[in-house]
Amino acid sequence: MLAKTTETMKALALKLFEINAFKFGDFKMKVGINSPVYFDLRVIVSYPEVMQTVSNLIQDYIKENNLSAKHVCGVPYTALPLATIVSVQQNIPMLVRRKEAKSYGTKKLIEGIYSAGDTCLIIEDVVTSGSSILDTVKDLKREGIVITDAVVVVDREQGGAVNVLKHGVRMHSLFTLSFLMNTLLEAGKIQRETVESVAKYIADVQIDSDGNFLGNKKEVVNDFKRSKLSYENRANLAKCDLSKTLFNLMAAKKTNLCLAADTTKCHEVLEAADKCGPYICLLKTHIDILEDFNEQFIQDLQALAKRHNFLLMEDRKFADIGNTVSLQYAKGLYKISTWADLVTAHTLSGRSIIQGLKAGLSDGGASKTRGVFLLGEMSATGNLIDDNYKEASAKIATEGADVDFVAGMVCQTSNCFAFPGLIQLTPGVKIDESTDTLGQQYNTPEYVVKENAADIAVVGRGIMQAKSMDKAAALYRDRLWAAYTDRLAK
Ligand SMILES: O=c1ccn([C@@H]2O[C@H](COP(=O)(O)O)[C@@H](O)[C@H]2O)c(=O)[nH]1
Repeated sequence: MLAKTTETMKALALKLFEINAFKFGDFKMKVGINSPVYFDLRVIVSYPEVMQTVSNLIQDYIKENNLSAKHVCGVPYTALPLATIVSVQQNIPMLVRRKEAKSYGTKKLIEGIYSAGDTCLIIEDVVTSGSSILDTVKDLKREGIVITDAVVVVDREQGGAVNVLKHGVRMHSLFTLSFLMNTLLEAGKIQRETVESVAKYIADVQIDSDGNFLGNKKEVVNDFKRSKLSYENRANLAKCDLSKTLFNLMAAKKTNLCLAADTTKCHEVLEAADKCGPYICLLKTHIDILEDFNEQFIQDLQALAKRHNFLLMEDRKFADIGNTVSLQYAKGLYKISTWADLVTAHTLSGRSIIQGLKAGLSDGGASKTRGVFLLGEMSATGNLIDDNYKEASAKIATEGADVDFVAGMVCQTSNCFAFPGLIQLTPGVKIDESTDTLGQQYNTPEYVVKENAADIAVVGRGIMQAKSMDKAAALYRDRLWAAYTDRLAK
């Protein structure tokens, strides 16, 4: 590879990571197995400069390796726009393979003008087993078209190249998964632990073109589940600066306890913050329940946060249209955006909730000192959140341009989201499993951390109503932290 090309490839690898075309977590693949890494190159259509770079690299590769054929054909759907650019810029006629034959007219599976015996070069985005390339090859071959080569953007190195070669097709890749991992490591975006964990997965999970494991393997153990990664490691994967800060604070201070300081007098909140401060990573307020709110209170609370090294979260649960949210966040009596490091928001009104919050910041969110936790689930019995809502909320938290503002999700279970760079904040925690009289359901510290993958547990009345708040906070901190270290060791 030429030095200039290597630089371009590295820059592109970092860009793919930045735009979430390349992510870490616990993902179910098309072939039915789980994976710690996932490529979603569908997003690149939203980044014309990335499309241009990727298609330039494909064209250079075709020219340098004399791969030109009479036609090009992209594997549907993600590679179609890439194949179109290559076709237009290289003046190579394109063929389009339909996934299903039309039910009317010609009923053709292959669109375009061709003759039996014509050659065709396949273009594909990501290859795991190679089965998608082979589906396209099969349909083209049925028309008498000759295929000898395929150019792919990413080879996940799980057996795809060998599988397609068995059908007479040489696979050429711009990127291998190993190259991408090493580039992220070199750039300080991920840790060596992550690279080694993915390398182990790739070595273990080699598959045939039907997605069956090669060798004796029966199931995939994904060490890369977010609950198996340390907070330090996850800080490196975070897209939001506030989650990095919070993960690092938790690791340094050895606490995953958030205090819900739900009381109605300012001096009571300040007393709780001072007593519990040494044991918490986060203090959560409901600022609108304070009967004697004043600006001095905010200054005093901020001073305590600084002294004891914890962050402040206003649990406002914003839920309105963007414009109203921006005003509720920045204006009124509480001017939340001026002091709360973090806030919570429902996803009821869609992505605009994040844009509304960003608009409430004087710099539009540029300085990255603020973030939001989106609600994916609630602890209240009979709440109306269903699986579709939960899934859609996780998408808002993990996809799109505003993910840099999302620090995590407020949720109860491990399946709410997979991305390890987000923090799971779980309320409804008490030493004794119980309920209150108004629908709150409690689980124990051990249960929420070990079984339900909570990263931070929110404790309110369990501490606020204890005889000694500091002793209670120390006890919750110890039990929650022990549960986290057990979870890592398990
Ligand atoms: O689903 C949710 C979301 C937020 N909360 C908040 O957490 C605390 C819990 O207080 P406890 O006294 O420990 O019950 C409270 O501020 C809620 O508003 C939640 O409980 N459930």
